[in-house]
Amino acid sequence: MASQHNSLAEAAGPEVSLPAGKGHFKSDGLQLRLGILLIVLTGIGPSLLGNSYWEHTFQLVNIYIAVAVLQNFLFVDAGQKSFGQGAILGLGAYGLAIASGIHGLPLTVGVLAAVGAAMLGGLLFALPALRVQGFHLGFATLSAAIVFPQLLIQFDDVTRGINGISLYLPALTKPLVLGMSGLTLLVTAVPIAALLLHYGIRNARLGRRMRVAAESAEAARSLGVRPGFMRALAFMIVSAGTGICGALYVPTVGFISPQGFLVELSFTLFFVVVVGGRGQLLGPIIGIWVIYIVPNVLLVQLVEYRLLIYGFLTLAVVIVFPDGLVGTIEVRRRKRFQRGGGEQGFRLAPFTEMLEKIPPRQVPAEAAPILEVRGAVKRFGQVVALDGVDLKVRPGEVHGLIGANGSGKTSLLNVISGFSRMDGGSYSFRGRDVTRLSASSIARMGLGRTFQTPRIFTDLSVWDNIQLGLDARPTPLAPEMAALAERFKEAYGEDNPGLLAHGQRRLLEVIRVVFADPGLVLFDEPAAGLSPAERVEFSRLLRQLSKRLGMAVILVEHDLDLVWDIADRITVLETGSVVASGPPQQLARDPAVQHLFVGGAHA
Ligand SMILES: Nc1ncnc2c1ncn2[C@@H]1O[C@H](COP(=O)(O)OP(=O)(O)OP(=O)(O)O)[C@@H](O)[C@H]1O
Repeated sequence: MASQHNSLAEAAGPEVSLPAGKGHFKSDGLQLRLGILLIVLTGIGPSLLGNSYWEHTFQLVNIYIAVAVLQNFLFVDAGQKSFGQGAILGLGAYGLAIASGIHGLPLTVGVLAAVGAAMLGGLLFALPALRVQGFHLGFATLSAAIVFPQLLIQFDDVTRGINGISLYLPALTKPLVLGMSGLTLLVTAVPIAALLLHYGIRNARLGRRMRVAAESAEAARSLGVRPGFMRALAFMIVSAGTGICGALYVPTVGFISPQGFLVELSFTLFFVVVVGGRGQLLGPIIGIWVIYIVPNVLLVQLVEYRLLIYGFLTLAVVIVFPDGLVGTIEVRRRKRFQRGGGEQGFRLAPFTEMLEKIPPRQVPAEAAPILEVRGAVKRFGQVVALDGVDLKVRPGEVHGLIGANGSGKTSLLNVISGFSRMDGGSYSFRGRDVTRLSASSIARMGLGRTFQTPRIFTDLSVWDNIQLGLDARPTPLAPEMAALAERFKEAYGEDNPGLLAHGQRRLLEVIRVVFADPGLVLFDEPAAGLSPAERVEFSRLLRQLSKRLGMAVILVEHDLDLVWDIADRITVLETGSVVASGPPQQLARDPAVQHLFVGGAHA
């Protein structure tokens, strides 16, 4: 076995042709370093200079930076447009102030109360986010931010209303070293931790899967991701972090009241992210400098005009720099240094060259079907898209699904992958009835699919797009595949998928689903838009998937020559019913389907 693996690892060796060289697709690492530098500057700079006025002011600024960094993550990486983060900060602050300031509980309990209260608020935001998105979610969270200070006043027996709550912690504010207090160190460490959290999640499996859920719920579900769970998780992570910021806010200001958490704060935090550059790690920090530090701190005489300044700056940035300040620089940088596409674009050859050397995985001739569809019915109003369809697919079989436009092919793929529910009938996958299972659960059982329009994520590198498949795998890669994956990472880790031609995008999506190691793959018109050379490579891959990797494939394709060449069996649909099913040679003699092949080489 070991020697087989060695020879296979060599298969991914020098003769496999991959583009060389590094591009500069991502600048997260640089932005992270610059961000930390700026946070340290505002965090400990004033203490080192011994200026207590600046010290106090910038401590607050750093707390806002941490909240804005978390909001940026929520906004872009998780796709949740919350306008109510000021209220979550307030819940954290009040959690600590009520627990420790009013009831005299130990600080650890106070911090736990802060995090708990903020997470409770986050949960309330996540609930509408499970049902609504975009404008509606923004409206729900904005309403919460408007109502929050009113509630604080209303429940004054708990919150002390407009009288506010005081909590001074002298042990935290007394200088420890070089004029820096424990609070100074905390307000420096917390935004750095928030930034590292953003960077860490973004570059991990969780972040990639959140990003996909944010950009395409369908693609996410096809990779086994539950978009609702991802949204709720993002809200919980961000709320917990914002709760810690709220706890830190209390000793920083020493006194809190509803006045500190007006809707204006939530707006400012939102503006900060937009002006700095949505999704850029450094964005919220630059945003705070432009929107908050300059008008509020450095030009104090402008304070009474601050809402006007926020509004004006946001408008100006949205018009002149729609990607925000850091975002605009990033877009230019990317354009200048980007690579990929064209001749260097994504090709299947390295993959097929490697698979060629893998000994075929034997599938017993009598293996039970991996998929069995029984009497599938699907209606759209008066239209019957599927009218009692039966289908059996065995492991290692390429099953062609053909039929005229509107005959029900895509509808069948959609019900099999759990994207739409059958109105009648049932089906089992890997021997289990999955008729009522969600798309993401079915995907996790090993069913993969591609889409008519490839779902490629242009904010992720070409390699990261492939890695989404690896992220979805239940088992580790075989050594030879791992060796190839490493080479792909080297070759495409910094390539811009936005430069890929349509056919290359399609192939990229195909390789992504193959790396997820499904037992059954549904390909929806995979050859559309491929060049003749790409088509040849693709047919070779299809053969290898079934004969070498033992995957079952359902191939919906208008290119009948391709289906004829590759398929072990073909099912023909006509207005939602199966009119013929069998090996291609048998079908070509079937009078019911001969008209499909008329004029072709197979008649
Ligand atoms: N979401 C929908 N709402 C209403 N009708 C639909 C919907 N999806 C499909 N249909 C109808 O169901 C029938 C089958 O469509 P389907 O897309 O499954 O066919 P197809 O064989 O995949 O066609 P094509 O080759 O054009 O992709 C068609 O009459 C179509 O108009």
